[in-house]
Amino acid sequence: MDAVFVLPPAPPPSLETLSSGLEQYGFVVLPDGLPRDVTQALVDYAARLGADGYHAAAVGRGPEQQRNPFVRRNRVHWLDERHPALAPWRDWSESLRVHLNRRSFMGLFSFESHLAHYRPGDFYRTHVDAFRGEANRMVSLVCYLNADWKDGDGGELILYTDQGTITVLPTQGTVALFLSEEIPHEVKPARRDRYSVAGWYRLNGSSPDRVDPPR
Ligand SMILES: O=C(O)CCC(=O)C(=O)O
Ligand SMILES: [Fe+2]
Repeated sequence: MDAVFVLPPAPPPSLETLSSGLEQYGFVVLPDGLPRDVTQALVDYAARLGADGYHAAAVGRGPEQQRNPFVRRNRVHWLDERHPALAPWRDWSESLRVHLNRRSFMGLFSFESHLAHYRPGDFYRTHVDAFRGEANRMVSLVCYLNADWKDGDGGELILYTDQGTITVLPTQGTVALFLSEEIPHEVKPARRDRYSVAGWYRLNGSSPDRVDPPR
């Protein structure tokens, strides 16, 4: 019998757009980038969680981690990907990880994410998500859950890129993907409740005497 070569199924176009944008520019913003069922699963999860399910977000990592209300005033809820209601989010973020590794040889190893709630007045000043040389967070992924976000509602994500300043409205279904070490960004003060999910793909930083924790 002749050999049969089976091509893998074509990836969804949105994953292709995300990986090629990231590779070309170091960032990409895609309205309706998040599949509907994934958005719905996250919206439902956030609705069940309620306002008390969040805690004040910290700035930095490890021992120097601190709360600084002048830098950041949002509240977060870390997502446990084993939660059955989060299966669509886990599967989609995993398919993006696999796709980025396949297309761009990024060697992304793990993923961590949190739901964030910005109340009216909350913001996050300009920062980068990772520091060069620490080889931890490589790629940042932010997805938005807010129906009918209007121009005057504030809460824009601003990306400071080589291509210029990019303003992103936190509209339901929009996805922003960018290199964690390269792209400074900020969240302008929100004027209404604003919900997002932020996640980070990481390299494996484990060594024989230190197992890299997932967070
Ligand atoms: O919610 C956003 O638009 C971005 C949040 C962010 O920059 C972060 O959590 O590091
Ligand atoms: Fe950030």
